[in-house]
Amino acid sequence: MFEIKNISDVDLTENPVIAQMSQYNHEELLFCNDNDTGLKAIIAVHNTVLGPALGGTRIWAYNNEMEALNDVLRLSRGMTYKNSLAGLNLGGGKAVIIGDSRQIKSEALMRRFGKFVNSLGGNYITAEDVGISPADMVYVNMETNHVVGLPGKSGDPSPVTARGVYVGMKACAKEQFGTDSLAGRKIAVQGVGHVGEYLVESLTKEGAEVFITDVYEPTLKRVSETYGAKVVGLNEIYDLDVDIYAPCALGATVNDETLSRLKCSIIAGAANNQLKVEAIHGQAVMDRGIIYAPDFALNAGGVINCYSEVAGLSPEWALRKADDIYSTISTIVRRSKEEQIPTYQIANRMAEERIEKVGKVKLPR
Ligand SMILES: NC(=O)c1ccc[n+]([C@@H]2O[C@H](COP(=O)([O-])OP(=O)(O)OC[C@H]3O[C@@H](n4cnc5c(N)ncnc54)[C@H](O)[C@@H]3O)[C@@H](O)[C@H]2O)c1
Repeated sequence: MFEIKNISDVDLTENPVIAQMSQYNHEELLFCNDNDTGLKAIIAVHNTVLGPALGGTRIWAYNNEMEALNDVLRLSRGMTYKNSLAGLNLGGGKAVIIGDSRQIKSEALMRRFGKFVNSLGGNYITAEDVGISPADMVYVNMETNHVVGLPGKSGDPSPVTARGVYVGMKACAKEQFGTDSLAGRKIAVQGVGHVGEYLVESLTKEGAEVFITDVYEPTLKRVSETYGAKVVGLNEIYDLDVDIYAPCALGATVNDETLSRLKCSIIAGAANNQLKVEAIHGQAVMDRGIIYAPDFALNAGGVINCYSEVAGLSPEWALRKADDIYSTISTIVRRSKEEQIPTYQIANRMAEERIEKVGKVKLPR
């Protein structure tokens, strides 16, 4: 449904904007400029069939506007898939503010950005992303109600994200080993930050043998001592003889180099964009008999948490909803086996199927 047309067919020098929008089938783009505050931003609404487009705002020092445009188009489309697959009444959107967050951020800039968000009348709901703090969101909220992730509201999404990763991992285990018990399983967790630590807690509680690594030594030591997880080197993690590899830090760690080293039969973690090149490495993991839990299906707990704030639902509801990730992952893995198609592609199809079906029963807008 949102097939990417061949970019070589499009002359981007003559058609830099709408041609790119049609490539991904976007609904709406808002370009924002304010000379007084220095705000330069793009808000992308990809698809609103299921509900208002929700996705974070990222502040990034892009090299040029095309880079920013490309990023916001790609990320907003990703949110459509993530929100749909998570079963939420939300479409996909994203915003980027161009600049170095340490230099450009001010109350006035964030409030001006909030005014632009407000001008979309609720079609786009914003949240935190790279370069943004809850305090920045408070300024945005002074000019618009279409914002989530505010202090004192739904709070840190990490426990909900970790819950989704944990149950999704169990679903993979059921498909791969015939039981979803993780007791005695060897599991390597890369990155023990917000999500990683909660995940390690659940895994060790269930009796898994957990190996951890992190660039930040103090956290690594504390998590190891608290949960009895074994510390391994940053690079050593790819060579471990483990059942499950859980990337919870960086993207693109599933690549040619690591795949020749990984001995696991399941890859399931919280990090975004784990496959270096989806088309190549999604197929490569399947060819090796590894079950890959698509990242955007597995780490949807964060957006489920945001939705609980939008819809006025409780933190308990968010945790329960994250448990649905078990059946979503089971279905993805089974369909992938039946249809002999990589799991990430099946996940995309399932997200599209829901949008198509719901789109047919919704009243015309
Ligand atoms: N927090 C959420 O709710 C949420 C939701 C969806 C996706 N994610 C994704 O999950 C991942 C983890 O999120 P988080 O909130 O726990 O982030 P975080 O920043 O709290 O934790 C990341 C951890 O990874 C460590 N790290 C960085 N580089 C590393 C490396 N090369 N090797 C090993 N460890 C390294 C950091 O020191 C940090 O402790 C990120 O990719 C994030 O985008 C998070």
